[in-house]
Amino acid sequence: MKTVVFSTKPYDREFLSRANESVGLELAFLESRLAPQTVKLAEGFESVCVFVNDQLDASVLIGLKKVGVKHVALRCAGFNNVDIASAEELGLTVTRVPAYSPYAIAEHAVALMLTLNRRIYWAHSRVRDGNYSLDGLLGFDLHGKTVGIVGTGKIGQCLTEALHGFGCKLLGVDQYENERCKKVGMQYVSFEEMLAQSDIISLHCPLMPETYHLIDNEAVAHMKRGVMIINTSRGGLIDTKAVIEGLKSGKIGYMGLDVYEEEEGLFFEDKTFEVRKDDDFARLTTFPNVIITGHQAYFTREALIRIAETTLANLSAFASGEELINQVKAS
Ligand SMILES: NC(=O)c1ccc[n+]([C@@H]2O[C@H](COP(=O)([O-])OP(=O)(O)OC[C@H]3O[C@@H](n4cnc5c(N)ncnc54)[C@H](O)[C@@H]3O)[C@@H](O)[C@H]2O)c1
Repeated sequence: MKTVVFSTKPYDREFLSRANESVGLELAFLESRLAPQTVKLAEGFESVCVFVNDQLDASVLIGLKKVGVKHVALRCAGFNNVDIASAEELGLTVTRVPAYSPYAIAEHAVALMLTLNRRIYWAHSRVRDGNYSLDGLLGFDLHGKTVGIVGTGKIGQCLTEALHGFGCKLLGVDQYENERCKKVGMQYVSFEEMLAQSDIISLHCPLMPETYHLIDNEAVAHMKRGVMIINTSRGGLIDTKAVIEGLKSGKIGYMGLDVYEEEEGLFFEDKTFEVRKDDDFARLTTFPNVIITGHQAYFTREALIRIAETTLANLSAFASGEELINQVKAS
């Protein structure tokens, strides 16, 4: 079975090729992102393998179906970029990698918290410039602070356990209570209560119609003054304009982002010599208390190995008609 792999970087090709040595699938690697303009590149392939910023709306799915594609293999956990209902209507099978390393993302969330709190980015460049003053670098003890975790699934649980080690008070927001989180003292509260009590808020729920712009003007209004917001989940969870206002007013004291609602076509690319066209993103980069990483939370060796192995297992299972344990269904 032939698979075309979209949006590949050298590291994707390296890890997928290495995992494929023992599987032997026919993989064609493309650098292009899947979008209406590139859908014809899938002609002659039964499966397409895609990543977080590939576009799989109804029109692209119809195009894939027309050129003979039967299977969409996501090499990521989130599937908010795929119109699952349309895929089902068209008879296209969608699989994903539900878990590869929740530690990678949880650890990156902690890295953002510590970097922001202790202003490591400023401290590092000051020392390199020969400036050893501490003015403006004052941080706070993480120990004893209240952290609100929205979504206590696999990643939220890892973060909860890590922050328990720091001595934080943990508040959880999720319709399902996680026993492992409760075991280390997590208290489940309403979203509003979490907003009102948290010194740090970290987002770990999926992006869905119900969670789109979860952090909007109203949510910011309910937060503690000086709150730290961390988003390593999906950009659409945050209304960028609302947090810009919150940062300008001082309501939001720190913000660490690994994802951005308009990151498609921006993240994973070198845009050094391009004029920044997104004014909201440009504004975010001007705040001294905001740090942004370009969707790298998942990017550890262990995660890339697991992603490659599970993706190839999904592709093989589809090719041989075996049961698909990682299939994404509409309901
Ligand atoms: N930045 C990255 O590199 C990266 C990598 C992997 C995953 N992610 C993101 O992290 C998200 C979480 O991943 P996971 O593996 O922990 O998923 P998971 O399915 O294990 O956990 C998600 C949790 O969110 C909860 N949830 C759903 N709607 C909610 C709501 N409205 N309010 C509160 N909780 C809600 C679910 O009940 C579940 O417990 C993914 O959806 C993905 O978007 C980001």
